[in-house]
Amino acid sequence: MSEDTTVAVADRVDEVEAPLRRVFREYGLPRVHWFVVAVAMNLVARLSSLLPPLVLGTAIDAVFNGSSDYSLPLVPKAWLPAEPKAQFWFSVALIVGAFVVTAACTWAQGIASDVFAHRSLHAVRVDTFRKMQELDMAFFDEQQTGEAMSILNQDATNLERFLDQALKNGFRLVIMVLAIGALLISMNWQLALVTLVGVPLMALFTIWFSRKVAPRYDAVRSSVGDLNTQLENSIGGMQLVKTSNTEEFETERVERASWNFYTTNMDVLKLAFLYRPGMRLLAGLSFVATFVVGGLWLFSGPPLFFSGDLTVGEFVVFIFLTQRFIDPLAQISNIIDWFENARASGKRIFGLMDTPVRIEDAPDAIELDPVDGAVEYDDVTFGYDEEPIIEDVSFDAAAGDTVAFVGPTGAGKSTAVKLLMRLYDVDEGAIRVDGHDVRDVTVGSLRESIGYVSQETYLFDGTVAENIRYGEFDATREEIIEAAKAAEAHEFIEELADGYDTQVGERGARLSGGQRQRISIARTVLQDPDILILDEATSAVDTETEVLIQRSLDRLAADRTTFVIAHRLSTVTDADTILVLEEGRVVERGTHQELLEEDGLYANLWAVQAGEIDDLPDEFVDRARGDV
Ligand SMILES: Nc1ncnc2c1ncn2[C@@H]1O[C@H](COP(=O)(O)OP(=O)(O)OP(=O)(O)O)[C@@H](O)[C@H]1O
Repeated sequence: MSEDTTVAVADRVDEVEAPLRRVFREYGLPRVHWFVVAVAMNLVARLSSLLPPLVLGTAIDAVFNGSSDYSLPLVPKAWLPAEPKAQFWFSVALIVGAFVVTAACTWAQGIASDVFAHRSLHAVRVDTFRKMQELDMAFFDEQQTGEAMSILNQDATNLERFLDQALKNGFRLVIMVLAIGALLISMNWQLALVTLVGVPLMALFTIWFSRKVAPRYDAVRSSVGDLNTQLENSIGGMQLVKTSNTEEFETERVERASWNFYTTNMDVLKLAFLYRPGMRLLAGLSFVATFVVGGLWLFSGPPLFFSGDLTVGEFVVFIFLTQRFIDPLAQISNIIDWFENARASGKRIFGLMDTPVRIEDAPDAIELDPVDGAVEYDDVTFGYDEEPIIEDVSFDAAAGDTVAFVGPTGAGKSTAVKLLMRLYDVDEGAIRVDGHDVRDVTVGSLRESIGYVSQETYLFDGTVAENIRYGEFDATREEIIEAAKAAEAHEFIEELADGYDTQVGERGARLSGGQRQRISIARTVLQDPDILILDEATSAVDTETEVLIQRSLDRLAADRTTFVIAHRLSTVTDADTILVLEEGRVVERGTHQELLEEDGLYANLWAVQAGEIDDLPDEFVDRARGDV
């Protein structure tokens, strides 16, 4: 494979810059109206929540103590009542009104910020999945399924929580700190300084914490991926686990991954345990300092270097507002927590999104339609990594021909046909269909013209009919039945409990290997491809089923270019050309008869299958040992 091989997400993560800004820019901006509503509602809710203590302070001084005028900031005096009793009721009305406005706006901002966060993340999740599907097979060879799932699940959820909570609490924090700070300063700037002295300390403490915690969050995210991978592996291989009696071994492996998750988490929590109470302590100290200085001021005039007056009402407002001020400040710790966690998750999501797609349509790619099915391999060389797996393979298959690949295990037979489908791109040489290099046609039209029946049949959880129709979603029930008949599958399907509507279970677990195989052949019949690839399609079935499958495959292959990969040579004796591969090279080619006459590797393989083991040359037996 060429130099820019796809790398796992983990390797890309460190190259992602400012992931949260990117989430906002790419996914938040299109729904920014919800964001604006949320911020505006938050602003009104928070400001109106400041009104009750302010009114209370004014009422204490003006209505009860009579020590000052009844006045409120920003409200013209002429609008306020002059008589104490009216002032009292006016205060009550203002306080009730403020509570109602706060409640209504908090409700509205909650909805707006939830919609903003969840819609943005819905788009992130779908885009991540779409991108994941565009990535070439090399990505999935390297990536663990559990890791990919954890990106789509947990990492997206982390971002969601951050967008939602940060919006609700972050803005609340900013608004409260700015508004209360301004109010306190306007009431008594000297006492306000006492209250605010903790703020720079808290800011420094927060900077220290976020620098320390960021790498630890990266470790947590990656350990979540490892844990998921382990779980996916252990649960996916449940049958092997049970038959190998390795439940304890698997539990220990999960335990190790879970313990690693625990320890990385604890590394974060150890810091958080220090940081959160530390912030509360600093906030508490601000409160105590305000209370002590304000209290002394009321008892015996301005203490130390302070000067001027402080009324009881002002003192009450200070105490109330300081309390309000401190709470959101102490909340910074949570926001930082969400922020760091979301940043680590954002890096993983964009790490995946930034993975280059190497197998995609060329800018001037053409549609391959209609297809005759002439296929040409022209000096093809390919390797999954540095080492070539296919070397200088050349052959021509005329439209309608059947070409068989045979050879020892690991010779590169499956790899050769995967290149035709462009699951990987050749490193050197070219593969042409009807004279077009497969890299010059759209991937969609290429794959649409090729039907692939592989040795590993995969069925989706759903009904038999849904599985046959997969990829040809417009097919009618009649067409599905016709396809099943051609695949020799109709009779056993009819005998299933619900016929074509029988649920096959996850990966088709409720069906036998031969039944799964025939359903996947029916799927290919329905697809009606111009080129057919049968990759050991009759493996893992009994002889009787093999005959059925072989009959259906022969019918399917009759009038289209077909590539057959087979270990059982009896299935390819009629092929127009048999290519014998060994270590990635074509070592022999010809018809069955020609190859037997050549008396080389093919003839020896044939002899093995015919049971003539004693007549084999020693050289062949030695080579077979090497392969095994
Ligand atoms: N995705 C992959 N990544 C890296 N190496 C791979 C990958 N798939 C196959 N290989 C390697 O490429 C070589 C050829 O594999 P391939 O599956 O093409 O052989 P094959 O001839 O079809 O074998 P078999 O008959 O056993 O199915 C093997 O050595 C295998 O280990």
